[in-house]
Amino acid sequence: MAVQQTTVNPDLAVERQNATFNAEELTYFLYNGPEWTKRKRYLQNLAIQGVAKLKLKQYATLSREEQYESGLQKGAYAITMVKKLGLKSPAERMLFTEAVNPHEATGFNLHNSMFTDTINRLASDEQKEKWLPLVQSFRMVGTYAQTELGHGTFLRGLETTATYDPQTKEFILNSPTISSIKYWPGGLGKTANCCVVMAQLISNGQNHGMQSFMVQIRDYDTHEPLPGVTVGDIGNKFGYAGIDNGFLRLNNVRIPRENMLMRYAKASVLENGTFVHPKSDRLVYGTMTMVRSAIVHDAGRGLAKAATIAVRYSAVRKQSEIQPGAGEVKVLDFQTQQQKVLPQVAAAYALMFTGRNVLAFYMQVTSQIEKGALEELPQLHALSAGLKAVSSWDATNGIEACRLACGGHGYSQASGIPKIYVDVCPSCTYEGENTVMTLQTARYLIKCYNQLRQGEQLPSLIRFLQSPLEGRSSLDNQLELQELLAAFEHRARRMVHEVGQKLQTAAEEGKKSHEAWNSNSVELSAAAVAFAQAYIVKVFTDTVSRMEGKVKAVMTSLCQLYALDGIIRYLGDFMKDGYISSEQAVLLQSQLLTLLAELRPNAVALVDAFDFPDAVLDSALGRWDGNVYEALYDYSLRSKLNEKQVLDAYHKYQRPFMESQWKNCPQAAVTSRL
Ligand SMILES: CCCCCCCCCCCCCCCCCCCCCC(=O)SCCNC(=O)CCNC(=O)[C@H](O)C(C)(C)COP(=O)(O)OP(=O)(O)OC[C@H]1O[C@@H](n2cnc3c(N)ncnc32)[C@H](O)[C@@H]1OP(=O)(O)O
Ligand SMILES: Cc1cc2nc3c(=O)[nH]c(=O)nc-3n(C[C@H](O)[C@H](O)[C@H](O)COP(=O)(O)OP(=O)(O)OC[C@H]3O[C@@H](n4cnc5c(N)ncnc54)[C@H](O)[C@@H]3O)c2cc1C
Repeated sequence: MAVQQTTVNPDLAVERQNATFNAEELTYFLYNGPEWTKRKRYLQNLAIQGVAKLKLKQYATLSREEQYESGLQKGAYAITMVKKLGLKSPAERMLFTEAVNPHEATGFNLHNSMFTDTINRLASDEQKEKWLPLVQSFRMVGTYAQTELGHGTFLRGLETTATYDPQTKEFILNSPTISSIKYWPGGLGKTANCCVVMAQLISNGQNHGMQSFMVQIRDYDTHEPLPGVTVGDIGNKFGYAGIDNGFLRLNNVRIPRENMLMRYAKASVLENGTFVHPKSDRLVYGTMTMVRSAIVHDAGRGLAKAATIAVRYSAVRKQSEIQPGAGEVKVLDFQTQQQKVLPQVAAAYALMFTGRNVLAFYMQVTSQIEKGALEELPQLHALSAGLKAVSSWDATNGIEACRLACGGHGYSQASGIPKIYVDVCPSCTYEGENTVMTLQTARYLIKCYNQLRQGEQLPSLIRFLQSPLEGRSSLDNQLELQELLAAFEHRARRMVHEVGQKLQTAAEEGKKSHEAWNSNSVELSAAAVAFAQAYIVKVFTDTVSRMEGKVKAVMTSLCQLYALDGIIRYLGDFMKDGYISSEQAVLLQSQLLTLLAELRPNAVALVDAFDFPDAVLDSALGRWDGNVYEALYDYSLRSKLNEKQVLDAYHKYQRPFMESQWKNCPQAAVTSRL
């Protein structure tokens, strides 16, 4: 951990002394070695010092408008500095931006992510030449406008139209119904002056499906909406106060033909209106695949922050006795508390490792696509969709578990956890609603199952489906990582085969395939979750195999905990066909408790290794120095309600109300002191 200059709470200091491994070595592993870790710390410190100079007010005390302003201020600062420092790698940019603005999306988020990515991916070279300098210099500020009031999931149901007019060589964009109004895009309400609009392409009277169009919505100088454009903020949400998710209604807005994104040149509309199909209709979905891949790591990092807060707090919070009369203990000493927080630490590592793995796979497949090879696209789609769902669900539930583990103080904004929660939980919905995403993964798994029945070889990602279904687990108290992985793969294999067989039987009985699909969709979704979980266990075990020494020893235990926690949570799945016996189940349950006790002394070091600066955690409970009560009290003193002793509300509402109640009470004629 980077040295931080404060007097450390002795209860936390002793935890660090008692760890069996050096947290710094694990940090090096996480951040690609000592040099890169040094760079990470340099960048994050620079960002934190820079933000301190902006002298921003406490976020929770701001009005919605002020929160939006604060987001823009921080967003602009981060972008300026990223440019000034010449930060090119996504990891450097992410780390710098995280330290400027840890938990609040800003009006610029979609510009930097989906808007720019879509241009890079779908625009032709000429279009890039024209737009990218404007995008990079922020003359154009954009967003990704796809979802409508009526449809987010079912993209084929989008109603916005882009009708080609061969006379003027223009597209005419329209929102023909109330349900076709674009709704939700980040930064659309107030920040963006243009956007990529996904619309049904209509040419020569024919609908050619969803395509992307560059549409200017506000004047570049006055920032007023252009004629035919009705645009605004959608209003307050569960969180995300700093970002202006917006609505957009288009009424006969004309754009030049060259504003359809034409990278895959054959997808372009010829001047006479003829449409030539691209190599795959799904290339237009590419940006979503990119963000789904990125969400896995992001979810893991969110969970890592919450776990850091919960573990550190559990190591300084003392409450109740274990041995009667022996004094109060740290709540982390309770087995039940360990069971709440340690699996979250394990899951955070698992998701971060998997996030990197899937991002690397995404890069690999993208570079193949650039060369025209699309063979691996279905695998990437199935994997990124399934992992996006499982990671965002697990992180969301895990963050809430961490909040509950902090007792009452977890409910205060001062804990830092509510902000993390509202930042991470929408990823269960955005970029493809999770259940829908698992069903996309299931669609691929069932395709593979059918190929297997035809005797075909499966792609490497899914080859474990080919192994025999028979057999029993050899798991014993050694908890060999390969045996744990085998259990997850077996469970996924059985679930895919079982539901595949049900669909097959339904087909043989003459049932319609879409009906059979819907009536088996709970099982299909569960099979996809099992597949994604097996993949995460595989990545975790592979990653641990590359570690060394004491770090490897403790991370092996953590990986075992991750896997065992999953087996126990879904025990029925593993026992259904007798793969895990009742005796083994009893053994595994007791092994889980043994692991909790074994990992307990390393809990604080394991979260220290994430290396989050205090400013990123922004938590009174998760502070590196453990001085939580001072920080909580200080936070309360700074509450806006404490700026005056007697508030106007007392005179306006409370006092008149009290007087109305006591006017008939004879005893009320008391003196001003009791
Ligand atoms: C330490 C360093 C670490 C370094 C790390 C550094 C990292 C940097 C960190 C950065 C942090 C980033 C954080 C992000 C924050 C951004 C904020 C985002 C805000 C949110 C933005 C949004 O929220 S934006 C809107 C998203 N809105 C959807 O997400 C719609 C879902 N809805 C659909 O996506 C379709 O509607 C749905 C259902 C598929 C059906 O689509 P459909 O009807 O066309 O398809 P069908 O089901 O009929 O399927 C037909 C065939 O298409 C195939 N297929 C379908 N999709 C495919 C695809 N993507 N790719 C390939 N193939 C695909 C399928 O597999 C079938 O294949 P086949 O026929 O062969 O079986
Ligand atoms: C914070 C936030 C930011 C966003 N940012 C953007 C943005 O920048 N740009 C943009 O274009 N959009 C954005 N969105 C919209 C987002 O992408 C959609 O909300 C998301 O894709 C889900 O679609 P939906 O809202 O239509 O959900 P619905 O599909 O209406 O889901 C409702 C329920 O129906 C179920 N369901 C729907 N279809 C099926 C099916 N086929 N099978 C089984 N169950 C089904 C779902 O599982 C869910 O339980 C954002 C959303 C949020 C919350």
